[in-house]
Amino acid sequence: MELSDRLHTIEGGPITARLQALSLRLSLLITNQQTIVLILPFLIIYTVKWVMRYLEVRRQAKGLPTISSFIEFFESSYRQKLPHIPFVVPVRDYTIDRPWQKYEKSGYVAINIFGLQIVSTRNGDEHRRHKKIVKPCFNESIMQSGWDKVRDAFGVMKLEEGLATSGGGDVRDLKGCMIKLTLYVFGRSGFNIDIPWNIPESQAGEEMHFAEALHVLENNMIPELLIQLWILLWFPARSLRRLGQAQQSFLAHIKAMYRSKRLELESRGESDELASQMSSEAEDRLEQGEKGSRVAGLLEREIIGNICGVFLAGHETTGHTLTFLQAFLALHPEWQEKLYQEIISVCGDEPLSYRHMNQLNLCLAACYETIRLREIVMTLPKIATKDTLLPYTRWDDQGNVSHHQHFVKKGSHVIIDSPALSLNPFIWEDPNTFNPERFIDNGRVSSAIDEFAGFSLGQRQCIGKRFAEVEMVCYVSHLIGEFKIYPIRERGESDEDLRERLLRGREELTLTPGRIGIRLEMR
Ligand code: HEM
Repeated sequence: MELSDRLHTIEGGPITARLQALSLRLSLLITNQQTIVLILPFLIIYTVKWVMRYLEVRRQAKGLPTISSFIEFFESSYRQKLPHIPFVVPVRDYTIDRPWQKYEKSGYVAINIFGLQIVSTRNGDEHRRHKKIVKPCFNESIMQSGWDKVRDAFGVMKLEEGLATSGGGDVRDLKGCMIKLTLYVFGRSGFNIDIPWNIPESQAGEEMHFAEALHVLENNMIPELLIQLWILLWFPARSLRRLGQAQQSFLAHIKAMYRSKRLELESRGESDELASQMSSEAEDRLEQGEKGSRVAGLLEREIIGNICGVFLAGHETTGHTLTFLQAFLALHPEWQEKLYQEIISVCGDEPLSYRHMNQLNLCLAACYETIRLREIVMTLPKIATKDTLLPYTRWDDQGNVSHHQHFVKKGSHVIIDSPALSLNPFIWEDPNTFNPERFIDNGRVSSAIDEFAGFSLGQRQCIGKRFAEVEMVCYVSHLIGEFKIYPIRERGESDEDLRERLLRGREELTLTPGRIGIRLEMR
């Protein structure tokens, strides 16, 4: 199975991505005029369909203030690379720094020309079938193991980054360090594999180490999704051949992990645990078109797909959030102090452990607040599975609020713009200020605020949310319990420039921090 089959949010049809794919393949084909004559009709049909779709969506959005564009520039990895062309590619209206700006300009209505809003799923039954298998993997024992592995990883980090003996030190590449940490944790708590802190680089033709393969894939998602594996492997450019090699190695590792887990369970006689593997009778029924949760279990390739999916969805998101969290804390020593007071009041002289997790409210609130201000998953693309009335709210300059509904036609592309939701000044008081306490109510932390979509909401909410929370709280409580964090300032840098640099995010598969450093000083 190819990566593009598994990444529903990307594969779901951004026009830009499809066009790129098309043009790439075309550029290989256009060798003579005959080929051009052959492909021209398809190109014309495609263009006409594209224009018709645009007009249809404009018709649907009639009456609503919108920012319109011929391409789906919400697709995050593209919009930063495009030039600003008014009406065609209004990139500047979609800045990550002021995501709310586009709604201000368009009259405070959250509607995108190529996606009217609805939270739903394309394949309800299919999704339920997968969720039934994947969800139980996130049980209490995995949470406990996640906590212990983060604590171990923190110990390794202190050794490897030279923080253990000299009363602290500089972490020059914080993002890289957090990616190593989350990979270490993921490998050990989920799959019993050792991912070394420093990953050795493989030679051409050699099988890549798991972590190296994952790293290459994540940094090259766009060509990865667009170009077939066999083309990658034969491509003259070394970087693309390496990408093909990474894809092969990654899948080989995942398959090996899966099979060794199967053998382990079988040898322990825990064949019930393998109920997730679909029976051959159920497999036949599925192949014959029986849909949905009535067919139990997953095909082997689906299980492997899920493992890949969880890996890709889980470690970078958490790693980047932790990087931004430390940047916020470095800029806000007063919050470090508040977190420290919470940590010592919760654990006293005891070492921190998983049983403290549910008392570390402010630590968890700081993670939510980081995600609110730096939404790691920037867009939540969906497709409306039925005709729906979408409720929306309109505000005017006098602060009057009125509620309306808009008809969303079945099949519409629907994109939730989570950064704009999180910074909506009509919902969040002082939205750009780092204030974890906004998530605390009666002394308890809660992310159950409708407007907080950092982990998405409803049926498709992040399945790894609790695991991510455990990882982040464990890390930050150990870090703040031992160290004070300071930003590393560049020569002559003003406070404002420092803040801007530390919190800057690049829109890639997820919102990616830059290469920033921090200084840790032992308490
Ligand atoms: C701070 C860390 C994380 C953030 C901010 C985050 C955010 C999200 C968001 C917003 C979605 C919904 C995407 C959509 O609807 O298009 C999602 C889905 C998902 N996440 Fe996470 N995530 C995080 C950590 C994790 C971890 C640690 C795992 C796994 C161990 C994970 C696994 C998944 C999976 C499998 C889905 C798809 C769920 C489904 O479609 O039912 N995530 N995540």
